Amino acid sequence: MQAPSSRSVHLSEWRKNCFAIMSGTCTAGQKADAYRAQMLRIQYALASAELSQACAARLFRRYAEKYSAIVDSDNVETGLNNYAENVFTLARSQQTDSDRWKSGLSVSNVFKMSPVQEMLQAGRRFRDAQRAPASAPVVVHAEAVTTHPAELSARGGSGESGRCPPSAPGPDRPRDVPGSRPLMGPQSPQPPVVTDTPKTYLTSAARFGEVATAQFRAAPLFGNVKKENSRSPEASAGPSVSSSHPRERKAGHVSGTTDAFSTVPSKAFGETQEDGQREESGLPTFKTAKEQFWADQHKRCRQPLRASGPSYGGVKKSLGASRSRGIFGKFVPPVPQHEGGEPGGGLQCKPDSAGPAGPGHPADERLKNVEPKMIELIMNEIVDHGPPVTWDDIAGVEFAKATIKEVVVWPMLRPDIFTGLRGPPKGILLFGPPGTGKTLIGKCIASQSGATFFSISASSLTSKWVGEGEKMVRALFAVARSQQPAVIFIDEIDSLLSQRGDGEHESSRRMKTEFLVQLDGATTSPEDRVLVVGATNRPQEIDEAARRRLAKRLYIPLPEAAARKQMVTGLLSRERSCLSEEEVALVVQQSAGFSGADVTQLCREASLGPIRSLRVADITTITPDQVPPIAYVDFENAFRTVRPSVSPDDLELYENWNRTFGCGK
Ligand SMILES: Nc1ncnc2c1ncn2[C@@H]1O[C@H](COP(=O)(O)OP(=O)(O)OP(=O)(O)O)[C@@H](O)[C@H]1O
Ligand SMILES: [Mg+2]
Repeated sequence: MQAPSSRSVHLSEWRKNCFAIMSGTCTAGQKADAYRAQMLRIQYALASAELSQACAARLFRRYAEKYSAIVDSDNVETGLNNYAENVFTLARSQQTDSDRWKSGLSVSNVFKMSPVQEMLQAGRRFRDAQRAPASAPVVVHAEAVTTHPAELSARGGSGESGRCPPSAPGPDRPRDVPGSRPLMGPQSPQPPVVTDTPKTYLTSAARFGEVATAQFRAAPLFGNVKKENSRSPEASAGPSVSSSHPRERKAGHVSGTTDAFSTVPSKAFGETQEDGQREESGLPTFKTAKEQFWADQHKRCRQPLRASGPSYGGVKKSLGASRSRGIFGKFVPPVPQHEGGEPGGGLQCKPDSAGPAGPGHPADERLKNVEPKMIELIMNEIVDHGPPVTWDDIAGVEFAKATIKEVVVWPMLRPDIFTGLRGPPKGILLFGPPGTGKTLIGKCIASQSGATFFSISASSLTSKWVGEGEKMVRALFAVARSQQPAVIFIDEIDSLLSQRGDGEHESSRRMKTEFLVQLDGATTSPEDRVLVVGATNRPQEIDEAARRRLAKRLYIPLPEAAARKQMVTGLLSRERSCLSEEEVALVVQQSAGFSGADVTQLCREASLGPIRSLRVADITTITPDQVPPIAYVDFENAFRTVRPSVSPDDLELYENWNRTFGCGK
């Protein structure tokens, strides 16, 4: 029965204080005093487990809501010691009597109060328990514990502590202390009044903050401090941090109140300097997302989106086409084809995309309805270039190569000639059996056309951004138009533009439709130089509407004898081999029906023959020169394990489709 009675005493006190605060006859100062006292009581009750956390949080919230107009902060640090001034500033417009008020609370008498003493001890215990595993904060801790509150006001305003104003509230208190940081504004908490003691105090406040709900931030600085500090170089060099060990530094941040406070205004100040407009007016100016985007764009056009360095040779993300399929997996990113351009050209605003309105501007115009997030994704993840692949690297497929040069490369290089009827098609489809070089052709276009090359895999468009695919497609084309001349290469395009059926997902259907709209050029101008190149080994699955839009459908067949010979000799030229002309001809003859990939695999297998003929002991010791050359016998052995990957039946299907829809001879 003891507990309820003690509790009821507290409750009656709270009620009384609540009444005092609400009383219309109280001055603002009295109200604030009562409020502070009440806060302390609640904290004390919480620390001694007389109040539940939920109940305390509720009370805090209630008080904060009710008296926020006269009390600037509920934080023990800032509130207890300097509320008078901030309350005045805050309440000046609302409380006419507040100017005459002088608080009865001061640092010395507050610290002498027994609830505060108890709180300090509780906080110390809590902090010690928290810090037990870390050795770092020892220095900070010691300082905090040995500092007596009475010393603090005496120290305020000089030396290290001089950053903070003296702690005694009241009219005598100087508003600005030499060496202190600029204030953030009337509504912002001032820099800490006490430099050292709050280290202890903050800990108790932290506990306090933990129990408070998200709405009521009893110790907001505790959470913010860490964040701010981690960004502030000054913080890490602050006096409270006595070690460079990361762990120690972290601990120092948490408990180092001096740093913590000093960084808050410093950050705010930094932001002010960053933003020209804010700097001018001194007031925060509101920017819409669109305005922000334009500003960002403007900045980017003046300086490369990223430093060109990292994009050259850096690990670049891609939508999946590049990595999983290995198209550009080993790519050293672009050495751009534009003369005078900077490496990584695709990422910068190109001069030729600028148009009449000046560098970068039309590019922005085209992107105005596109979410910046999407643009960022596309710019960062899709734009890609490959290592140089020349037309000579592609064996055979002469007709396809000539056609591509005609409709892709030359129009990109000489747009003035390829206009009107000679204008290039908007879409090309490369189709044929697997491993015949369709992707290789894509890489070659990337290298040779001088266009910004967007390589995406349809499957990643459909899977990665479920529901966002439609927007992504729109953004992709918008960005491509802003970076033109541009080639959008979509490998495995069948998975993006397959026949639309009843069972398909709504989002995928919408994406397909959007793609068709974009491909149709409804939203493009005739001058736009954006070409879509699709590659597939399942052409029969492509939607008829898409088929029509991919006007040039080029069959990439299995390599003929001459092409296979070119591949074999090309691959063998990089190794030591001793095949005669006749033996090479035999290999070519026996590899009829092989795709380019199969031929490559055959040569790889054969090249292992000489190694296999060695004894294991020799392999560990011989030099590369001592490896025996590849001989015909190695090919004979390789033919036993490497078979053509395309069946005659499959081939028949491709031939038929080519006869029906292909644009070849
Ligand atoms: N015409 C070719 N000339 C030279 N090498 C070729 C040729 N065709 C294929 N290759 C070799 O085969 C490998 C695979 O080719 P690629 O990835 O371009 O085939 P693909 O037609 O895209 O196949 P899939 O339809 O399965 O995607 C290439 O990296 C290359 O080594
Ligand atoms: Mg491919």
